[in-house]
Formats: sequence, C-alpha cells, structure tokens
Amino acid sequence: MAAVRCSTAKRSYNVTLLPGDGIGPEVVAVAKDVLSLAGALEGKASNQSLSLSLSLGPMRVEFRFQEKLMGGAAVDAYGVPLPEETLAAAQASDAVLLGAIGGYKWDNNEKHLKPETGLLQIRAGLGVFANLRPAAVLPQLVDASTLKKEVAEGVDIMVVRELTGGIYFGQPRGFGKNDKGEDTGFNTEVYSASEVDRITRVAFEVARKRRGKLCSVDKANVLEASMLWRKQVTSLASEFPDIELSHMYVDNAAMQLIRNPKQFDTIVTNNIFGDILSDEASMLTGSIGMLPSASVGESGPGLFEPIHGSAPDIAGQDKANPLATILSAAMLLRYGLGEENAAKRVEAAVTETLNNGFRTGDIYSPGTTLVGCKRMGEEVLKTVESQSTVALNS
Ligand SMILES: NC(=O)c1ccc[n+]([C@@H]2O[C@H](COP(=O)([O-])OP(=O)(O)OC[C@H]3O[C@@H](n4cnc5c(N)ncnc54)[C@H](O)[C@@H]3O)[C@@H](O)[C@H]2O)c1
Ligand SMILES: CC(C)[C@H](C(=O)O)[C@@H](O)C(=O)O
Ligand SMILES: [Mg+2]
Repeated sequence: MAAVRCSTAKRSYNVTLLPGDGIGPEVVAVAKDVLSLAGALEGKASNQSLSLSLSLGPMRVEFRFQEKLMGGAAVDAYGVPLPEETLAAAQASDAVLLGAIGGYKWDNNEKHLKPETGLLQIRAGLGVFANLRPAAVLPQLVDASTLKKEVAEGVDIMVVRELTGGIYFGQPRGFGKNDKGEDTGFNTEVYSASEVDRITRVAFEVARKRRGKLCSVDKANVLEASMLWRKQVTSLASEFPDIELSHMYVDNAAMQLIRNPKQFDTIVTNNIFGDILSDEASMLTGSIGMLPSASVGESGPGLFEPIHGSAPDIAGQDKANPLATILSAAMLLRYGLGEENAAKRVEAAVTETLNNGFRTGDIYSPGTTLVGCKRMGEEVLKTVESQSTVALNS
C-alpha cells in the first residue's frame, strides 16, 4: 500500500499533533498519553532480549511531539486556517495526529478563512490521497448500535475514500449569476484516470488483506466523473483476479449499508460519497466517536484523525468519546510507523476497556459505567499497561 512503513529499525519518531477545535484538544490529549505509554512499554518488552537490543539499538519507542495550530484556532491566532509553519512541521514529521476542526464561531467565514479549508489544505499538502476508514462492530458495543443486533453483529467494513480529488478540489468552483441574474454557487466533480487508478490499487490491496471483496460505489448512471471511475476500476480488475469486484450506485449503497451491512467487505469510493457513507457506517458501530482513520499518500508522513468533527455541542464538557482518536493513534503506529506490536497493544487496550464496562455517553447502555473523556483515557492507559504483561508472556 502507498506510503505504509514496515521497518521497525527506527524507534524514535517526530509526531506532529494538531488538536484543532472543539473536542479536538480533549481527545488528542488522551491519545497522546496512550501513544507515549505504548511506545515506552515496547522498550520494556524488548529489554527481555539483550542480544536483540544490541543488534537493533534502543528498542523503546520514543515520540518527540510538537503541537501546532490549525483550523479555527489558527484563524484566530494567525488569520489563516493552515499556517505555513504548521504545514511545514507536518511535512517534516514522521506522522501527524489530528483531532478535529470547525465550530459555530467560524461557520460564516469566507471560504479561505474556514477551518475546513485548512483541513483540505493539509490533506492536499501532505498528498494523502487514500483515506482508510474502518467500521467494525465490536461485540461489546452491539447493543449501542441503533440497528437490530442480528443486522449489526459481525459487521466489518473498510471504506477506502479518495481524499484529495473530486468535487472538494475540482475547478471551476465559486459563486456567480445565472441568466436571470440570480445568485448561483457551483462546484465541479472531476477525476483523472490516474487519480482513480491509484486509489483503486490501494483498495484492491486492502481487500486482498481482508476478505477479498471490493465494492466500488459511484453514480455512473448520471455523472461523467463516475462513468470514468467505473471504467478505470473495471479495467484494473484484471490485475487482481483473486478479488471479487462489484459496483453499486451510491443511493443503493446508502440503503444497503442499513439493510444488510454484512454484505460489504471493502468499499472504494470518491471523496464526497466516502465522506457521507463513512458517517453512515459509523452508526452501525454504535457511534461516530468510535471511528478512526488513516490517510496515506505515495510518500511522506500519513495523517491520522477520527472521522468525527469538533462536536461543538459537547465541547469543553469532558463528554467526548476519545476512542476514535486512540484508535487513530493505533493506525498511526501501524500504517504510519510500521510499529505493529504497539498498534495491537493499543487496540487490545481499547477492547479491554470496553470489556471492563466503561462507556462514554455516546456508547452508553444500561449496566455499563458512564465515564467522561478523561476517565476513559485513564482506563485505557491502565489497560495499555496490562497488555504489556500479555505481550511479555506471549
Ligand atoms: N475532520 C474534521 O475535523 C471534521 C469532521 C467532520 C466535521 N467537522 C466540523 O465539525 C463541526 C461540527 O460538525 P457536525 O456537528 O456536523 O459533526 P460532528 O462529527 O462534530 O458531530 C456530530 C454529532 O456527533 C457527536 N460526536 C461527534 N464526535 C463525538 C465523539 N468523539 N464523542 C461523542 N459524540 C461525538 C456530536 O456531539 C454531534 O452530536 C463543523 O464545523 C464541521 O465542519 C470537522
Ligand atoms: C470537515 C470536512 C472538510 C471533512 C470532510 O468532508 O472531509 C469531514 O467531514 C471529514 O469527514 O473528515
Ligand atoms: Mg465527514
């Protein structure tokens, strides 16, 4: 897959933290602590083998964190949603962990001063065209799903969303007047063949590591950009004969995700359909507060962020679910740094914390223990430590 690191020889990493706005700083603070502890415990585990330590150098995984402003916070401090300094720091780091951006305060800003514009700029600036959004229903959270147990149970979907093209970036766009002198607003959905090919290849490779099924979602019955999309995806299928490829129109896909989500394994789709379908898929899992994401490009650092937004309705109240950001940190370890063991440790700690019955409000069900963002973080930290014992003994 593009830009995914596999070596664990380098064990000291520069990670840029972009907390952003709203609940962003709350969830990033928690995920930072989890990353640090998981890294430190790697050192503990590997101290067991002196010869391995000598051959590979210090085994403790160390993070040098630098925090930068972006989004609304950067508009307020610097007058732009993505300061040059923030982009340069992100580009020079090994991986980037982002919280969320946006909020009521900046909703009526002009486009170039919107927090969301900063988000698009950093995705483009890092060239992270492939956005992986896994939506898996954990057994512990089946009851938190709004769907019937038999529909939600066992769902395990990976949405591969094209992230740096399509209608988000297409030209022309803007405001104008029509023949009647009325105000208009317009955007352009445009994809080149090579843009479709590179995201499709990533998706086929992802499907190959999963259950071997890829569904390409488009609107090829209406949109030219989707007609090209379907043609390119179809023509690449011969390179991946082991993968079962299907196509589905996006309106049907939105319906099928609720009707029978278990029919899906890997979904590949464009920027805007991926945005919408991944929020929809998140509700199968119980909450948008559970869904992490990894965005990677051909080279350079990856960008890791929960799929949710800045949740201004609960910001500053210690109510946010930090698990999506903690799981994004696990994806950072796996896809950004090649630190598979530490990634597994973090994921196992999240599962264990849920097994221990702790729930933030968005995933609460009777009989479980309601906690806030900070406490959930503390509980995950406790179980990260206990995972190290498992790792040492296994
Ligand atoms: N990647 C991003 O930074 C990102 C993503 C989506 C939206 N946004 C921005 O966020 C702002 C709010 O957008 P929105 O309200 O449409 O979407 P949102 O994802 O912020 O919130 C939608 C709903 O989900 C809840 N929610 C979201 N994350 C949660 C969490 N971790 N724990 C518990 N509940 C959670 C919120 O309280 C809210 O009720 C807007 O400015 C939007 O542009 C940013
Ligand atoms: C805030 C917005 C620009 C962003 C997107 O549309 O990509 C968000 O919804 C997301 O899913 O990350
Ligand atoms: Mg979205």
